Amino acid sequence: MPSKKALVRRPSPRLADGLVTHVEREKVDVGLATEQWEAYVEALRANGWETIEVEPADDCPDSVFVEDTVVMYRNVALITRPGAASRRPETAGVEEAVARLGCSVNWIWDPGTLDGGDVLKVGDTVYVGRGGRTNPAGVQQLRAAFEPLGARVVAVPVSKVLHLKSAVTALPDGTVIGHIPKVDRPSLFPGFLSVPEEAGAHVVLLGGGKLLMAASAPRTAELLTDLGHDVVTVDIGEFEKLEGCVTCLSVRMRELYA
Ligand SMILES: NC(=O)NCCC[C@H](N)C(=O)O
Repeated sequence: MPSKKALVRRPSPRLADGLVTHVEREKVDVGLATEQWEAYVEALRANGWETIEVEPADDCPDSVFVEDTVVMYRNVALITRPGAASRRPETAGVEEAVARLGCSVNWIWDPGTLDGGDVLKVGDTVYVGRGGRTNPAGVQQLRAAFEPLGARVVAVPVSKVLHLKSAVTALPDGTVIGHIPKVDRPSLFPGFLSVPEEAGAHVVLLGGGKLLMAASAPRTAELLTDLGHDVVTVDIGEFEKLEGCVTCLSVRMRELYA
């Protein structure tokens, strides 16, 4: 049976200083954010995930967005080199955590930059967003790391949002979902379903057909429920103020040998 382990990282006391790029800065309540994070972690646990806390990085405001620091393909953990220099110190603790879990570790190197939020896996296809955080060298290095393992790496442009997965994610059947005004080229995806809200584009596959979504996308939750999906919602409003979404608060690991 495949393992269901998820890396998570407790919010930094400096969370409110996190980066904002495509949205206006709003005041973040760190206490409320921590409560929302705890409820998010609990939702993973309640759905069969063993959560593993990466050592907190209190000096790194954006460290809670752990997904950006590592990309998993099979049991290989590709440690990223985040596009924002302020986020690069986040990777050391993540590298230690994945090594402890028995992953093979690989790295994105200078001059490459890549954020995990730019990588969407749909079966063996790995879409990578070339945008504000991931550069062409990062795309090439991702290809070199994963194609020998059987991945088909497809690069797609991202210009309207922070990351590829701010624009699109995928349903359990492989259909890619996105809010059209935020997607550069919907036609690049073989099966595409348009959703009515920007936050509705973000789903975490919990397994057993369940989807984790933000409470801020009720019309999309209704649409997906109507299509027979089992939707679980969490309020992540404080993280949304920093351009975070449900996907970026964890790294789901399904194919570990340990
Ligand atoms: N994968 C993600 O969606 N990450 C969100 C990162 C938000 C953070 N404030 C950043 O700008 O890097």
